[in-house]
Amino acid sequence: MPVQDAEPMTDARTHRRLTEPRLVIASHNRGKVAEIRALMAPFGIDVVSAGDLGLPEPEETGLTFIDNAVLKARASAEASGLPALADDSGMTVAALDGAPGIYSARWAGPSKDFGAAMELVRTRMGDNPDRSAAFVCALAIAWPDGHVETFEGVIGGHLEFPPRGDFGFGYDPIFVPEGDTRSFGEFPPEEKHRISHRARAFNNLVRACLDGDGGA
Ligand SMILES: O=P(O)(O)OP(=O)(O)OP(=O)(O)OC[C@H]1O[C@@H](n2cnc3c(O)ncnc32)[C@H](O)[C@@H]1O
Ligand SMILES: [Mg+2]
Repeated sequence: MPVQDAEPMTDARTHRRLTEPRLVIASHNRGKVAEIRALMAPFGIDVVSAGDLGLPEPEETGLTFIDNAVLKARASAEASGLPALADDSGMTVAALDGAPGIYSARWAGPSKDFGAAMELVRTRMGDNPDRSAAFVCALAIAWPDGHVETFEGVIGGHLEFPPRGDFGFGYDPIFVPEGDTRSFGEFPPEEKHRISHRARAFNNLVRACLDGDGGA
């Protein structure tokens, strides 16, 4: 048997399992909370949102999606005494060198005007022929004792204007995922849940922390 290093192993099998019956969704975005509730539904865990519990919304000072997800999950776990799942996500546009990226929510301003944010993306892209974009989702689960697990998911696609569809939220009406001709705004929720960046990140979380195969 090989001698063990002093450092703990960091492969997929070392993830902490989520065994608690109750979980806080550390988000104040109703669209996200609805999607995460639907993704969690099969696991029989009672989920409550940070908004419902009146938990504060921390300032997102991180410089990566993962940093911000960890910061939000930690804030809710500390404030509630329950494990907390945070999502930090956004849209990256190749022609804008990855913007709006971690600033996706902030481009919509304090009134959360995504019509204006999508228009800003359109004008900044101008007639650049590269229309490619991606949605990125970082998920973090933080426990009250400070332990954190993180996962990521990405879906590529391209942007089309004007915005189309009434489903989804945020930038969904301009994002056309790879392999489809509809915008995410035209995807019924259950279809978006099968392929989205959030679904992909969630599948990684499930494999590692929920359904028993240890992330293998
Ligand atoms: O931080 P919380 O409270 O979770 O809510 P938020 O809306 O501020 O969330 P983020 O800081 O993660 O910002 C992500 C923004 O990126 C956009 N976004 C993320 N996922 C999206 C999706 O699935 N469809 C459309 N837009 C999305 C959306 O506009 C979000 O407001
Ligand atoms: Mg935010």
